Amino acid sequence: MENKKILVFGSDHAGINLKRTLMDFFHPEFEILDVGTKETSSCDYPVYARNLCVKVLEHQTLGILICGTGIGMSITANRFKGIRAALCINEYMAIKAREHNDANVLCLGERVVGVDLAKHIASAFIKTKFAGERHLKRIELIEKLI
Ligand SMILES: O=C(CO)[C@H](O)[C@H](O)[C@H](O)COP(=O)(O)O
Repeated sequence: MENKKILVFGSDHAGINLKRTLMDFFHPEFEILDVGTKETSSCDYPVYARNLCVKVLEHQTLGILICGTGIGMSITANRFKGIRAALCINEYMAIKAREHNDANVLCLGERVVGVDLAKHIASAFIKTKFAGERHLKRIELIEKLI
């Protein structure tokens, strides 16, 4: 039997509804790993950004982080060596985040994008491959900074 690709999801309270919708959308095509939060009560996004980054690095896979704007999640996730988190508000950004930046974490804002748009952004992010070539050297330069 073919192993399914793991997709890691994390959110705070402000992103939990969109996270649940996207997890349902991508299941059962992918194996879904939810690092929390699992409750709608107010919580702190850095905790879940950290949990997700650990899992993305461990499984060498892609992750999706959702908070109200996606900003707090992206600021936090980009503190982790090996994580390239991209806050995207349209499909074009998601495609370029993968092709040019080899982003491994997509950040979304539940209070910013609607459900249909979020599905399109996440799908584009997941299916697009890193283009390599001239972009590889630029990724290596980023990695030397931290
Ligand atoms: O970090 C953020 C803002 O850039 C996230 O959107 C958080 O989800 C947001 O700050 C949470 O706000 P709340 O008023 O505590 O619900």
